[in-house]
Amino acid sequence: MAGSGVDVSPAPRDPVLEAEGAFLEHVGECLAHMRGTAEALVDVGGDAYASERLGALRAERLRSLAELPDVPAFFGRIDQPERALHIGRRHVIDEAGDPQVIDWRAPVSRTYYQASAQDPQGLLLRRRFGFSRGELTSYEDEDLTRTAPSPIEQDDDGDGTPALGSLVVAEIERPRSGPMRDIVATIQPDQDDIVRAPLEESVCIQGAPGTGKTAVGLHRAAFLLYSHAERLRRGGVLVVGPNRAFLSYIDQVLPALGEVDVTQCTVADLGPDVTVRATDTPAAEAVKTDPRMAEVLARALMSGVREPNDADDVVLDLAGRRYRVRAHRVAATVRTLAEKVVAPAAQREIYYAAARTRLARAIAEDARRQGEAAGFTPTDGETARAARSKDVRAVLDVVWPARRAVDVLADLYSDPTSLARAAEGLLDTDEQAALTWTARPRSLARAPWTAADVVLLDEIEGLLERPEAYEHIVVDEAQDLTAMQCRAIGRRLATGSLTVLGDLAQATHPCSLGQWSTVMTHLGRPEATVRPLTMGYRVPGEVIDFAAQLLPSIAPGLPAPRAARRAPGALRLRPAGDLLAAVVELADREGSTAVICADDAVASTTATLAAAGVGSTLLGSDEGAVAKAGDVVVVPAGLAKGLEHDHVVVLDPADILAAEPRGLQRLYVVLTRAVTSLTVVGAEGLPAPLSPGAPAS
Ligand SMILES: Nc1ncnc2c1ncn2[C@@H]1O[C@H](COP(=O)(O)OP(=O)(O)OP(=O)(O)O)[C@@H](O)[C@H]1O
Repeated sequence: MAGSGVDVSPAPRDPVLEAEGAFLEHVGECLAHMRGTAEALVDVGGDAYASERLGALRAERLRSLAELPDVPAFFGRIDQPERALHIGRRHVIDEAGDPQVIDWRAPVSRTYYQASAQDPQGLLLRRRFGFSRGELTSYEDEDLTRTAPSPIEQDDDGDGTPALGSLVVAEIERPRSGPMRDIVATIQPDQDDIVRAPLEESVCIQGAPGTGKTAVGLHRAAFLLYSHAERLRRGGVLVVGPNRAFLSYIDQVLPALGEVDVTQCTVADLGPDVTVRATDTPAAEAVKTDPRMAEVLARALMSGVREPNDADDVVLDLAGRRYRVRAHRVAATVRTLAEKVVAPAAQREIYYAAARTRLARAIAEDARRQGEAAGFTPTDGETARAARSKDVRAVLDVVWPARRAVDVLADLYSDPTSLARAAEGLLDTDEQAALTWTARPRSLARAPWTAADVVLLDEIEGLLERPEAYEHIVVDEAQDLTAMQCRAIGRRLATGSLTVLGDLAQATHPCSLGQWSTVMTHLGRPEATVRPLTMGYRVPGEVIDFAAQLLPSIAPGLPAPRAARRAPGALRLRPAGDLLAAVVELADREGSTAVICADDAVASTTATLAAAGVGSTLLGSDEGAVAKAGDVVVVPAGLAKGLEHDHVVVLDPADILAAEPRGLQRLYVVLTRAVTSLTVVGAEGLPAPLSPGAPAS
């Protein structure tokens, strides 16, 4: 397209392609050399630990690149007046140490993502490369010297959406198979702003479905790990997702970006390892997820602490002599320590378990001072032994007993008097009744713990001992977090920062908080700015416009999402019973197909497909989202969040709607999973905002 500013040139003999292909080969050789150097570095071994570790890290990264043969060494190029730079997933240098490919996260790479004809940022040209199975097959140039917007930047249909380059669209529409992939070659300017926000800034992203929140969160983690390598590798980065299926869907993205040192887990994984054997009633869940529980639990834990009576002096042996530590002095120490243990998390200097040890030391030190006043000199070792003596332990068991989280919570649930004391002024009698167990189980290993209990146990453990902390935490699908889950994440943050991603319109948890300011407050970062992402990349305009008719009912304040592309015919509505016809229609279309149905319709749906000879893979909560090639994936509506498929069949929306209190939100989630086409089977069961005037199949 010479003269228009855009060149899409798949021709095999194109001189530009040939030159770039030769450069790609050269870069491959440089990489091989770098790999050899990194290996040699490890082998030499005589270096300081730091350089050995560096070599090991580098080798690890190169290995991960080598294991991904379809990942090209660069994906773009920027031409400045005096030089051209290729941009890739990581730096590549030649034998002389000169840069050949610049890491996408380096400051100089930023213009690749941000420059436009209106604001070229010193660039003459941006080139994007197209690859097929690792082979360089095309390129697309944007001439940034022209003052008029290039076709790539023009709003070609006048609906406010800038047209994307054809390579960007091709990347977005590339059929999905297997896990989520990175978007490093095509990050858009609004996404890039968030990816590169300073480490110190905790950000909260409110984004419509498919705006790239998950992608942005993961790329931000990779960016921060690059920009603050030492600090973040020491402090750690954690990614929290809603469930295992989601984690397995995203778990290839960071390794593909060369980052293998990131912990990924669900909120449930943060808590202690107890078996969930029961489900809460809605009333119990409402209380257990409420932030007032934090105070109730702190009181429950501290109810075991008591100051000794005046008559209860402590008598102990130290270095062969007997000493008496006055009860009122022990009481004063108990009081001081108790105040410190229940201080707000950010100011907490000491935890319950360590405070018990500190109290023992204080008692022994008191005896030591008495000894010194009398002319004796007990050693440190003798004093420490006295602190661990039977006499002191016996006192501690009365005034500061050792406790386990499970005991504290089980005591609370099975003793209405203790519960009433801990909940006084916080929970009313109905709320207390909702928490109560009818009997204390003989073994706590078999206690009827619920998912909400695990978060409460974690809250207690957070008082008992300092939890492992991270320097940065990325929280995805955060709209569903309860207050107590937010606290569980927040206390693992220490001085670090957060990237919080979500969409209030997709909040399906009945106890979710409904407002980002509340979420951020319970996460411990109330000052975080909320940034919107509104350009939807996943879902075609026809489908997102259809689903967005639900927004006034489910999230009235939110703006309607905009679609980056339209696809006529992407939406089809079919009557009930048309599942097989819908699936057969999609059989020869490229890409993945999913049937999303109500959770309790999974078995019947799988059976219907099997009876018709259609192979299917069931997406379970503990499995990956990867289907066998050619299989239809059957997805319970409850697990659909965050995932996507090329073709989606939503089966019997009325059942999905009726299955839970926030059925409308769930419906919005399932209707926004499609990249290429959405078919609704049982469309007559769609709720009012969606049925009238909806296009029929
Ligand atoms: N800049 C981009 N270039 C190419 N693909 C993109 C871009 N941004 C997003 N995508 C693609 O769009 C899809 C949606 O992205 P992602 O899952 O991150 O969105 P989300 O906002 O988290 O969606 P949801 O709200 O449904 O969880 C993904 O396949 C992602 O790779």
